[in-house]
Amino acid sequence: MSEVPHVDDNGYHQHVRASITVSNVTCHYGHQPALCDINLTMPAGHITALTGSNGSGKTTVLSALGGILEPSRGQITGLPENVAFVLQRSAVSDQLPITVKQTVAMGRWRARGMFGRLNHEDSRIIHDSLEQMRISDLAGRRIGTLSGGQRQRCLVAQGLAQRPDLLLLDEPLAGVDFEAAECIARAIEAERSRGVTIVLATHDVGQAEQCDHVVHLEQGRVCYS
Ligand SMILES: Nc1ncnc2c1ncn2[C@@H]1O[C@H](COP(=O)(O)OP(=O)(O)OP(=O)(O)O)[C@@H](O)[C@H]1O
Repeated sequence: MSEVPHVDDNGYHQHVRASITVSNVTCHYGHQPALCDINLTMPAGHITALTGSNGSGKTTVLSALGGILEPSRGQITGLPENVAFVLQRSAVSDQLPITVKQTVAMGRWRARGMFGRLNHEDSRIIHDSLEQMRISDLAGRRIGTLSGGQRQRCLVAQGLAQRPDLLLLDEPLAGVDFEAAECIARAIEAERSRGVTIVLATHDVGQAEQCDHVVHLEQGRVCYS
């Protein structure tokens, strides 16, 4: 499928229509295999849920899609350039000396560079992302002082601020309260309606049922998709 990138007034790339294909991918941590010869297709503009028990390989698939982990075999095609990876909140250290607003502003680094000056559009996108996750009142708080659910919303806001073409989320609803879950689920749905391709890892059956496509992993292999 062809890609015709065009950035609209809200910073979103429009008409990006490449399905992502994972072909015969194997990934290792050291000598230990975590994914064994997996094949997957993630349709463009849809939500794919990765399910499976602890240690089945969901985060590893996201890491490979996000370019954090290089497959030891196989290939991944159709990846867009602008990929946002929303980590599990437990991946963020309590000691991080940055505020919520600074964390969300990091979502603009791809567009402006780490030391680039944020322009008016960046400020608006950061403001909108904070509002969308209903954490504007926490903007000045250090991220390490937030509750788990507040921290999760902050990380999702960072992903939204990146205005990605592919949004990867690692267990975005884990341990969040009903209001935060609603807020995050609405944001994911809004991204999909803008044509963003979404891949999320989840243990939440309700969330998986809402997705367009479910891939179930066990012991580093695809059981069904
Ligand atoms: N950094 C690492 N170093 C070594 N082994 C790892 C590392 N990260 C994950 N693994 C191993 O790789 C396998 C897949 O782990 P992964 O984190 O992808 O599973 P998961 O499905 O996301 O699990 P969970 O539901 O617990 O988040 C597991 O056997 C895990 O122990």
